[in-house]
Amino acid sequence: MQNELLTIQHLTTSFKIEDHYYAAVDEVSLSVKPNEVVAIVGESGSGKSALAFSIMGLHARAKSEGSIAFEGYNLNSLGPNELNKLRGKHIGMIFQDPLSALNPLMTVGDQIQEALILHQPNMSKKERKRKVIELLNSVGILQPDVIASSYPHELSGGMRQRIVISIAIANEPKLLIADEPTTALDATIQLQILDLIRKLKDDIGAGIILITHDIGVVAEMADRVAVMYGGQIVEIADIHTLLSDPRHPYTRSLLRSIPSADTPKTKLYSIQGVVPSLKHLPRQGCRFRFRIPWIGESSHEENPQMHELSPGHFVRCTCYQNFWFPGEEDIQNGAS
Ligand SMILES: Nc1ncnc2c1ncn2[C@@H]1O[C@H](COP(=O)(O)OP(=O)(O)OP(=O)(O)O)[C@@H](O)[C@H]1O
Repeated sequence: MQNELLTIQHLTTSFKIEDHYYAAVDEVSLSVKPNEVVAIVGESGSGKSALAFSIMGLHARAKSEGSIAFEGYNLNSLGPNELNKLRGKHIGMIFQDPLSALNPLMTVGDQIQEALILHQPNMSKKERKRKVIELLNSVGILQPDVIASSYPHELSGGMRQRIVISIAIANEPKLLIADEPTTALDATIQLQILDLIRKLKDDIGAGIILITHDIGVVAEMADRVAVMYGGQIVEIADIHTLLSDPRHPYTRSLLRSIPSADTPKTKLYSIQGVVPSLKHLPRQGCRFRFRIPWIGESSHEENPQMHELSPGHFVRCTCYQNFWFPGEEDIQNGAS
């Protein structure tokens, strides 16, 4: 079996609101192998970004517990200087908004060079310039010389995201964390960027954590999928299992709420209610139960655990056993 690249165990990240800490990431355990894409999905507010930022140690004012094992280090116990050395070298990041990730006052070529200087200080100036062109070529930029001397505002959103990706991979990271990397881009560019991330995975063998709320992106890209709700992973499985045999009511609801060519729009499912705010998130019992009120309380566990249904396929809470969609009572009754 291939060794894990990243092993997260019982990670809990809490933010202080007024006088109390509230966990936005709650006892999350997850691993990523080299050359594996693990997608994290869930609605807005389910804790996906908080998880990504926790791995990177970018939540300065949050309280973080649990362990994040990477390359022999526990990232959760490293100081800012040690983390800085790993970030950008062994761990690359791609965020949703490329404009805010780039410095508006520097040419993009200089920004790529900066990433190289920081982590490969012995590289000669000539070699660095050559590397910048090579990186721009590898992210599909056609006139790398011209683009290298451009400022971020002179480039389109898709081009800027390519620049961010070239910075993220400049030092050939072993782990790449991509948080909604294509959300801000139009559909054609989105596909190109996804192709690019896939190609990078193959070229440098990096493990990738891909955060998205777009199940279509997940289907295209992921090897494994973790579904998050209320700061917890509620289901995790390989992509084939998750799409063909989803079990948790939340996963099933998410999958049912996406349009597909063979589902008329009128049949689209809408999940009742919204993800509660961090302060008002129920911490006792199944966190999703308020959004499926037609499922009896007795179906839920008091303290929902992860159940392994088949190797690598875990589901939280027992409510999956009795779940049905409104309007499908007959099927449910017939099946029982
Ligand atoms: N710095 C913070 N201080 C207080 N609460 C926060 C902070 N960052 C995130 N939260 C809260 O933590 C919860 C999880 O937020 P997070 O951004 O991780 O969700 P998400 O799933 O990534 O959503 P989105 O898809 O919109 O980015 C939300 O309730 C959010 O309001």
